[in-house]
Amino acid sequence: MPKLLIAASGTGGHLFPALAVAQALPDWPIEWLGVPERLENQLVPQATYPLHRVRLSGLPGGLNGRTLKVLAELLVATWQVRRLLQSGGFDRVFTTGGYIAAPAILAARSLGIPVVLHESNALPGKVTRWLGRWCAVVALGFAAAQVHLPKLKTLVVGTPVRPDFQQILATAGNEIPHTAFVLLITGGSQGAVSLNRVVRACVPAWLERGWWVVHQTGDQDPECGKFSHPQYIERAFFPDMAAWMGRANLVIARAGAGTLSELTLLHKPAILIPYPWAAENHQQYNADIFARQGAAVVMPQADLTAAVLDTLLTELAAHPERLAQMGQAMSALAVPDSAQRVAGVLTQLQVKL
Ligand SMILES: CC(=O)N[C@H]1[C@@H](OP(=O)(O)OP(=O)(O)OC[C@H]2O[C@@H](n3ccc(=O)[nH]c3=O)[C@H](O)[C@@H]2O)O[C@H](CO)[C@@H](O)[C@@H]1O
Repeated sequence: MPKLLIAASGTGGHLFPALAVAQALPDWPIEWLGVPERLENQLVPQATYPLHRVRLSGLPGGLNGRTLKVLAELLVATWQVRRLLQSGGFDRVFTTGGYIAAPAILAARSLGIPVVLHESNALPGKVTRWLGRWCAVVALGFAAAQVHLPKLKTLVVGTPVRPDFQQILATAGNEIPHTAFVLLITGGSQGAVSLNRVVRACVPAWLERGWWVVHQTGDQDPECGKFSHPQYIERAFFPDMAAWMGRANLVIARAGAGTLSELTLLHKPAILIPYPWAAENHQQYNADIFARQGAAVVMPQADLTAAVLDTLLTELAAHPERLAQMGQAMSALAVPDSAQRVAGVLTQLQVKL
């Protein structure tokens, strides 16, 4: 079997698709490349995928002293990854983009090792735009990304999701009555404190109506744990997100590509509030696709007040047929075999570029 190095780091949106691809290649020897102190150190099962770490930070906006420091880090990291690829005898590299992709692509390129890069966002990130030309294949989550990458060899494959979203086996919220209306709020792997604040102002009214509220807050929210109610389930992070999303009637979310793909697989109607400070506002581009298909209502963070959110929710909850239509539109966007498609691309690669 070919030996694979996966370079994926930082957020659930980068790590879970990569883990899904790794799981779709059960017989391959696979090792992982990340950085110290980011989410991969908790999420990657290191007994299965040994984790190598390089020190690396994201490129700052302008040209300044920090840019030079980051470029120096990149040079060192590229040299370290090159040595790792050589000494480990790796045959392929897979990356989900972000800054860890840069040394992985540069090092692999210098050794003639083919790289598959997966870009999950509708507006491709900088590394994809700058270094995608040195990858054997740039696999895309959304066809809309192709216009931004006119000269690259691209293939639309959807975004891989964990197997538990394909077949929900775990149960969650057994205490919730079957007929109850369940609202899930998720801010992505890191949570969304500003979204949480607005949601919290609405929660008492929602509970009063008999709704159940499942709220993922992230671990940066000082208010987490201060309010309790039998119908309010609050956690910093839900490892069993598939089971909770599966139980939801409506989801309020940011517009990270990972969450969006999961919503399509579970055909859940959603209100999307794109994270306005995401790099180059890329979440807005993701969200627009879902709004155009009628799968989600998109609300800018700037317009988000408790009153506006409550009015929208009351309106949607009163029209189950509209929610059902949105759910159908969601499922029309699903690519259930995305991980298998990426695994297929990796399997069929020619080793020499
Ligand atoms: C702030 C930011 O820039 N976020 C980016 C980040 O993803 P970020 O991790 O913020 O968000 P995503 O929605 O893409 O992914 C979140 C992932 O974490 C999982 N999850 C989340 C909460 C929880 O309690 N349990 C759980 O399992 C979700 O099920 C999902 O698989 O990378 C994505 C892919 O490039 C981008 O589209 C996002 O815009």
